[in-house]
Amino acid sequence: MGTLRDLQFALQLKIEELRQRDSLIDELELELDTKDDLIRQLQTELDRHRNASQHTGSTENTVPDEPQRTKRQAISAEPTALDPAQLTHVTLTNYSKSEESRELIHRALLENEFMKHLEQGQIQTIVDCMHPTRLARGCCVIQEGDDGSLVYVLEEGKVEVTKGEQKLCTIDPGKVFGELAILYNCTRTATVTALTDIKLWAIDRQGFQTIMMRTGLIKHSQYMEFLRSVPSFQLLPEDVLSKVADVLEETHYSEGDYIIRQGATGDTFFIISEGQVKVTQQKSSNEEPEFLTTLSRGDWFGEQALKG
Ligand SMILES: Nc1ncnc2c1ncn2[C@@H]1O[C@@H]2COP(=O)(O)O[C@H]2[C@H]1O
Repeated sequence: MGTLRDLQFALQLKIEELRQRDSLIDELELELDTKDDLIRQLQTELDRHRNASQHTGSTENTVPDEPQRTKRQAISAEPTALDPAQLTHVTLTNYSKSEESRELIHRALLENEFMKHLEQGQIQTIVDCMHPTRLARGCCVIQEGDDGSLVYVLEEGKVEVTKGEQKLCTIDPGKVFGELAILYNCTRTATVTALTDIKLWAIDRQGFQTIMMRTGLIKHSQYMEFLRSVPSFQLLPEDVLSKVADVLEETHYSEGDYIIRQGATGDTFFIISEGQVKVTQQKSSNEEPEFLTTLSRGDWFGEQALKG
């Protein structure tokens, strides 16, 4: 959820930037319109003088009308990407790949410090959507300071990472690079150059962010739906429910697992989504634990953790 919020924040910044650019373009459009009017007036004046001097009515030397400038199409600054309903309609393209390539990309994502915390489903979708690309030795794959648009996994060859004049490292197959600019919405932090002919897998920013947000937002609406179905939470206002949904994390336990041990410090509040939980209490160390109750879907426990 942290990632989702980061992305939402970054998106808001971009939207604000677009709005500012839009208003600058509007001002410039207005200025251009005024200049267009002036040119049209001068053109008419010129035509009038020509007609007066030639008396023949010939159009030979008539300057054709300037084509009308096409008005800029307004950029929608609506945060549509935050609407789960619309996000589900973004088409993500799958690229076929061998089992070895799938394995390599999968492992590369799991080994990457910034990507390894993604959910299993997100990682699978990224694997599906990565497309192949090849570059020759000496090519600049990424230029420091550029706006980044692709995240790569190296499958064959070797690349070198440099910052300014300084060589940072070389990267071998099975590694992710180019993730920072996309994850943190910043410019490229280093230059990456192909030391040999290379084969890469790549995913673009839009695809990557769609996968991140779609999963997060779908999860969020599923959690909201779940919370609304829990009688104890039904009276909570939407914004409070939404905050609870933000911090919910799904955890799975097998039959017989202990979730909370009596006497342990509690730091987690649980709501049962599926299955049943047995609550027992041991009155003294030489007594058997006493059965208190069985809890099921919608019941909650561990509320002491919320009180700190
Ligand atoms: N110190 C470093 N060591 C290894 N890789 C780096 C280092 N600094 C930057 N990179 C990689 O080089 C990439 C350049 O583009 P990004 O900033 O998008 O992502 C960067 C990382 O993947």
